[in-house]
Amino acid sequence: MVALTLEKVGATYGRRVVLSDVNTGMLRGGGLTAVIGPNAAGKSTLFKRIAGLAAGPGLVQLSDTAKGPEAICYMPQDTGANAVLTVYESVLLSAKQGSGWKVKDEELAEIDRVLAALRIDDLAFRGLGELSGGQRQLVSIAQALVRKPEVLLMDEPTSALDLFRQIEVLGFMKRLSAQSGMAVLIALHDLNHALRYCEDTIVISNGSVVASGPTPDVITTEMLKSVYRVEARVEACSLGRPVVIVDDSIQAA
Ligand SMILES: Nc1ncnc2c1ncn2[C@@H]1O[C@H](COP(=O)(O)OP(=O)(O)OP(=O)(O)O)[C@@H](O)[C@H]1O
Repeated sequence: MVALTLEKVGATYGRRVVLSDVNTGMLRGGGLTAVIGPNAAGKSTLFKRIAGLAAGPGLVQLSDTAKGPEAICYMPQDTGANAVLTVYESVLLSAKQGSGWKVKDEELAEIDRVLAALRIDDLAFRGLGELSGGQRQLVSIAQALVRKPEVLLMDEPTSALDLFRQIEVLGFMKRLSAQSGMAVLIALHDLNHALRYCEDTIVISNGSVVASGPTPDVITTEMLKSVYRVEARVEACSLGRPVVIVDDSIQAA
């Protein structure tokens, strides 16, 4: 099973340092890891740095991979729609990225499977430009999955989805990572999604990792106060699951 380790990883845009000294233990495939933190903390930048799309110091180490650097797939937060392509064409194009143009039957079957699993098979022959924001987000997930990554970096993949779709997609990703051994890192703003679906959580604040480990150990009242500047409680709901209840924001003195 693939494993990802970050050693003293930083990222810069020109001369501006936006991420520094990120170290992780070995992030093993087979589960979901949440990457959380306030706006502009550096979550997307961390993903871009891991995917080789941002410059910076440190080591991004992949082990036990069958594909090498090709194993990593970054699903960006904003996905511009190319109005010329249909959903099916855009997913096919993504599947063929980096390989030849000959299309095998099993590749088409895989596209059908992924579209059906995400319940967007009915959109297959619609133009990307005529989709809603949520539909476009589901297509982006399909484009990432057909590439069969070993490490998938999903940047706020449920931000445009309705409640049903959010839990459906996150539940699907959890099952898929367990079955396939894929390592999935997900940038999330909904901390209850992190608590419910992600075994581990990494907290980024001001370009540094300020906490990491098993999600219930990381998402605490103290962390919510120091990182998010909110008064909040983490309590068991009637089903026994931990949930974040936010009471108020903490105003700067
Ligand atoms: N291309 C860029 N050039 C210069 N600065 C950038 C660039 N992209 C991002 N930044 C800056 O880097 C910092 C981190 O941004 P990043 O997008 O990684 O944050 P984030 O944690 O993903 O935020 P959000 O939750 O708002 O999506 C911010 O201060 C942002 O303004």
